[in-house]
Amino acid sequence: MKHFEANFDGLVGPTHNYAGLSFGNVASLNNAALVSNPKAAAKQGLQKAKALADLGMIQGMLAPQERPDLNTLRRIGFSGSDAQVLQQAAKTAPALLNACCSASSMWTANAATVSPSADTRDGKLHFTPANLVDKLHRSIEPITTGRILTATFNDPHYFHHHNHLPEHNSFGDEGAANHTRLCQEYGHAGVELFVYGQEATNPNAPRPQKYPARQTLEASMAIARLHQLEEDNCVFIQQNPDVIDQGVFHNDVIAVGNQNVLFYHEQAFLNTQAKLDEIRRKLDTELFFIEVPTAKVAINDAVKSYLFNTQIITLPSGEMAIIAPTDCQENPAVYAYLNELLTLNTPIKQVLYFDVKQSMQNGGGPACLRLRVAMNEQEVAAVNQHTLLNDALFARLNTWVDKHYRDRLSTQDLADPQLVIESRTALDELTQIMKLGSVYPFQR
Ligand SMILES: N=C(N)NCCC[C@H](NC(=O)CCC(=O)O)C(=O)O
Repeated sequence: MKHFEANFDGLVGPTHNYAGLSFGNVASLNNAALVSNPKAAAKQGLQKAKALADLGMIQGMLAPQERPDLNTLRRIGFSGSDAQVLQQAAKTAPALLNACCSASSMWTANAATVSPSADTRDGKLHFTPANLVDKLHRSIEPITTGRILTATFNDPHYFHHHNHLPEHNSFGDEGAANHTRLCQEYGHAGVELFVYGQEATNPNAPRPQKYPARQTLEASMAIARLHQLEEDNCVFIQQNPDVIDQGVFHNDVIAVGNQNVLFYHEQAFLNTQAKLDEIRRKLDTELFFIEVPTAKVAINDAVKSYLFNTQIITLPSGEMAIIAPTDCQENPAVYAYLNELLTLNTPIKQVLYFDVKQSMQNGGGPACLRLRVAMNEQEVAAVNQHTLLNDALFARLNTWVDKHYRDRLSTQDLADPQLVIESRTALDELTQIMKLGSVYPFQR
């Protein structure tokens, strides 16, 4: 049977804005209060996704969330009509209103952790939505994320959906952004790498001093248990706390893997050599560990350019390509490194650049925008086919964006009751286009 690695990209929602909500994410803080362009953001994301589909990759789309999140605003005591709720929140608690309006579900690398059926004891594909407890604006995502994932991967014969982990810092979980899978072929059992920022229940363990470690070892281990993974198929690695303090808020800002390639920065992990040895012991195949030295790319350049927030994909030809943001071309050290990489004897043979600046300005590169799902042919056939990107869906979604999205949005606009109406009208139509059923609170 054939096996593939599909990418499911988050469709950027109509409220995409810059509110500076993510402490520890340098781009989010630096671009706070910039005026956004939701229409351009959604189209940049669609262009990247379509380019991958055109390369012969299986490419899906995941629907965005309902924002403004009026349910949460009501739950915390704002009342009256929708317009009154927004107006009161804007006046007395603008930071809470901003948190309830973020389009952050676009970064589907944080939607869930996914384990393919080749790795799991019951032979099903497992999904656990990330609880995202470290950030208020993201902690309100997992319930709807679970519904969207279930509507997308909607056959219980093949797909096993779990609840998100308990909503407590001990179980801080950011999903696939801190999870990479190495394997020989996608359909063979692989080794799942769980990268965590801190051990919540061990006060003596290393942890960052300045910025939060969003992922805990406890969460990663819980996911491995839920997903029925064997110990021999898992490696738990601690992220270097010093790089978290320099703005590396997820592992996918400092490392990325695909099949037998692990591409990472020299300073990405703690106990790097011991962990690489453990991977070698657990995965009996030729492995390419591509370590980028600080002398060639400083942490600051990696964070600014998102060199490691690239997607490494295996093209139908068997060669690998890197999908990079144009920001990597604009950074001389990083661009030089990527050109050099192509001359090294690794499976990576080309680099393709995409402009995803609307997302980058909130700290989300190409890899943040996608959730990887390794699947066999039967599993691909069992996916809700209306979520898979082809020429028709691409055209339809572009028309949909043109019809419903604004081309400028400031944080002041978030209290505009018209935005609620626009967003709900758009999402209602989208659930029909993608045949998702009633996944949104306003539809239930
Ligand atoms: N690396 C991965 N996988 N994902 C990137 C997530 C970016 C997101 N930014 C934000 O949520 C900013 C929103 C704002 O400030 O308006 C975050 O920090 O959680």
